[in-house]
Amino acid sequence: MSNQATKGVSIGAGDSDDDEFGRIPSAADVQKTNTVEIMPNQFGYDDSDEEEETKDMGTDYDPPTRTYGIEEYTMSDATMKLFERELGQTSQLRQESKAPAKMMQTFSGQTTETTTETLTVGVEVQINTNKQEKEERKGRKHKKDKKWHDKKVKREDDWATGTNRKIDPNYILEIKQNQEFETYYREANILPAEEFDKFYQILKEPLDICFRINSVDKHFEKTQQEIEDLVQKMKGIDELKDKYPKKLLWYPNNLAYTFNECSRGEMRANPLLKNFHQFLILETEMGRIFRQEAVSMIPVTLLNIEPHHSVIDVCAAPGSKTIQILEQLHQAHEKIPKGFVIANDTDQKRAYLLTHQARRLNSSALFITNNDARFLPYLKIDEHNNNMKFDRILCDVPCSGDGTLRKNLALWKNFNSHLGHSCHPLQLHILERAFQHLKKGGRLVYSTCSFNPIENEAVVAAALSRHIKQMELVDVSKEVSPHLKYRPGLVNWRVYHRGKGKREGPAWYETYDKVPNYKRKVIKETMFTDTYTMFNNETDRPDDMKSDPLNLRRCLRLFPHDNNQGGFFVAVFTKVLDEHEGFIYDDMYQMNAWDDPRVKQKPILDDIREFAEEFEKDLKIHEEKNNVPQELSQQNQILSIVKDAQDQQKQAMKDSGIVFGKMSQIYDNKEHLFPFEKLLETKQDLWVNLQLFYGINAEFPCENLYFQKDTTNCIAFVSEGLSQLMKCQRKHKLKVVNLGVKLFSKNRDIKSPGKYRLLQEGLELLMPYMNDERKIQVSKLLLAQFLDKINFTFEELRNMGHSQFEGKEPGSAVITSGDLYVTIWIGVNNVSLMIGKEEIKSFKFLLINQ
Ligand SMILES: C[S@@+](CC[C@H](N)C(=O)[O-])C[C@H]1O[C@@H](n2cnc3c(N)ncnc32)[C@H](O)[C@@H]1O
Repeated sequence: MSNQATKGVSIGAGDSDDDEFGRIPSAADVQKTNTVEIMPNQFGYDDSDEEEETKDMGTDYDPPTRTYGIEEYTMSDATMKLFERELGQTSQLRQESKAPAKMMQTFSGQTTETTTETLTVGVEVQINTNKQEKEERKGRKHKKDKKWHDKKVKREDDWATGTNRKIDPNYILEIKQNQEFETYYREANILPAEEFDKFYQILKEPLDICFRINSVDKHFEKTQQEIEDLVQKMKGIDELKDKYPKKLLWYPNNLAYTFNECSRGEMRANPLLKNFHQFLILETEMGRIFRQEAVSMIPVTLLNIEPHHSVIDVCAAPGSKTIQILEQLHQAHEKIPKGFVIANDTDQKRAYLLTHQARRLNSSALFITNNDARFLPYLKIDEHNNNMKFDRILCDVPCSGDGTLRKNLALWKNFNSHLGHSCHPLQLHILERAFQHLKKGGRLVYSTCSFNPIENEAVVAAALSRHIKQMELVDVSKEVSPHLKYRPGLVNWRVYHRGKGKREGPAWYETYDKVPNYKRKVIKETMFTDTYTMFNNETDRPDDMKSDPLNLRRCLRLFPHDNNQGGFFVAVFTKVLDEHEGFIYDDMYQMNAWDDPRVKQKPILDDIREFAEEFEKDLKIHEEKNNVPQELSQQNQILSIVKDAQDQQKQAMKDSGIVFGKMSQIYDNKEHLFPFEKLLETKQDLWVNLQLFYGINAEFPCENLYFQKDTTNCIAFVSEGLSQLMKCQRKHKLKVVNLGVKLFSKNRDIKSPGKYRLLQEGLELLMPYMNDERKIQVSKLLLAQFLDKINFTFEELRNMGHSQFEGKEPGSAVITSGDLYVTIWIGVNNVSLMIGKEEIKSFKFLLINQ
């Protein structure tokens, strides 16, 4: 039988028409089921449903994937193990068992690595494109060189990711040189001169693997025990020396580990190491552990999130920190927390990748959006148009990423001292916009994986100096564990220009007025310390504040040689005054966001206009409150700048002949609409039918169910806090990627009421409210058999002594054994599992370890 048939039958997700959430087997498929052969070397199952479901609301999902050629235990082995241990029926089953098989497994993941790699590539592309254009103009493009270069970088990347083991490590050490990096950071005085060599040296050493146990997973204590058992075994082996996972002592509740991995050769030679590596891969796939660089775990730990908080992660993809935030929201192990997190990213593909990652948590408190964080629209909290303010905000902004050099070989080649300069305006703009969204008394964490003061303290200082009465840096020294070494933020820095060709060498600038005009495209005023030194003039400041008027020393600098980790920068802010209570900006809003040609696109200018209108509204209230005389009023200044920019843009449009759609048209586009409606408001009948069909009792909080307006393809459940936000949804101009946990998905071929099938990810929420109508108790053995074979005819089941599936209305149902439950499809004369390959593997594992 072809794979095609297997695909149609097993879960039927492949050819989805316009159903974005996958489809269930049609009647024709179900007929085919009887003749399906399960291939001995597969799970008899095509995981296209995985892809199908990650498409979510609208666009195709295309996450980067990696292939690991690892040897896997086979279904038959696993089932066998279970039988051996639990049932003692080995001899008979051995005869029946299929030949053990090998499989290739593909998974996308390794969150932190993806973050920085992709990010760097992004920056690289930008820089290279410019450079390339110039070269083309000058007729100096060396195609051959480029080919050679690309090949070399690929080889190096392969080496770094372990794909190519042939490259000599000495050659890699040669590559790990960057004169500009060395010069820039030596002279930037980011740390005492005598420490520089140690700092530079450790950057050339590979980074330890770090991972975190998913504290939301109900089996997390078991996972922790498994790791501890493995560690004990590894400790007892002399050859391993210190190569075993060690607890990250500063991470709360002992849930994070660091592991000094060795070369693949060494790993092969030692089965325990190899086993552990495979254990890591498997556990990551199952969502029980998350791999994340240690320093990247710090920002969320300093957000102090509580389950009732409203949180926004403005630059969230690929989502390692969003997942940490969700863990904090679920810390009380409530399935439905009061609070929620909006995970936003401007890159649509990455936002979909985030959806994929976060599926491991199945949280009703997650809302994924795809907006530019610089112009994040205000969300309305009530019908009086009051703006929603967040308890917690994370700004893990795009950056040059030089703190990740230990795991990012390509950056050794691509680093240049102007990467940070190009990130600074974007970072500042994102941070300032985030300030506007923070609740009074709330907390905001700004972070980068860069050492560069231009991306760190300079951004913090510029943003703070414009919100001096409103925002403060928090002293978190007492909140950070003594096991984590960090350095205080810098108070002084200079701004570098690497020069221009042979004519002009590099130069450092201490004040903006010394920067020649032609360099001001790269060097901005906000990068200098003198943007804030005016506060030194305030006589009532204590002496120690005079040298550090903005408390920049309260920032945290993480250096790789301090903790044997990567580099990071973290600043924690709180809002002490609301916009209405104090100055919004001490100075006129200087940042010329619209300097950036990309910003000159019409849709973005429209967004800015909306932002400016909101800003002017706040300013008006402030000026009225403070009796600011009309001649000193700053109202309309921004709006008039935006209007000018819009006029210029119109002219540019006319000149170029490019026509942009109107914003209203853009929002009319399905993808940009805020697309959800409350189920009970318009589709009460549907809910009543679902309740009857699935035996869901009246206790279920059905007022938190939402569906996608245009298609009704999918019904999602959201937490209380998100539901509150949905009430005012018509006022929101958010581009939505995903919302809450999906409980039901529509199948058009099947007649109501079984038209909506249950989705595995929503089961945990729904199960406590379902009676036994569509919830079928099975033995461990039968569940294991289902996991092995996926599909049984009624006749086969009858011969095995199970007739409980017969006589039921065809449609979706659940089989449950102990605390495990799996979605199935009851056909006319057969029953099939409705879960993906990865989930099957995960259930098999859980079953064995139950
Ligand atoms: C450092 S990464 C974030 C990593 C993420 N916080 C995590 O822990 O997985 C920065 C992200 O910012 C996004 N980004 C860049 N410019 C943005 C903007 N203007 N608005 C929102 N997101 C932006 C990038 O697409 C990238 O995913």
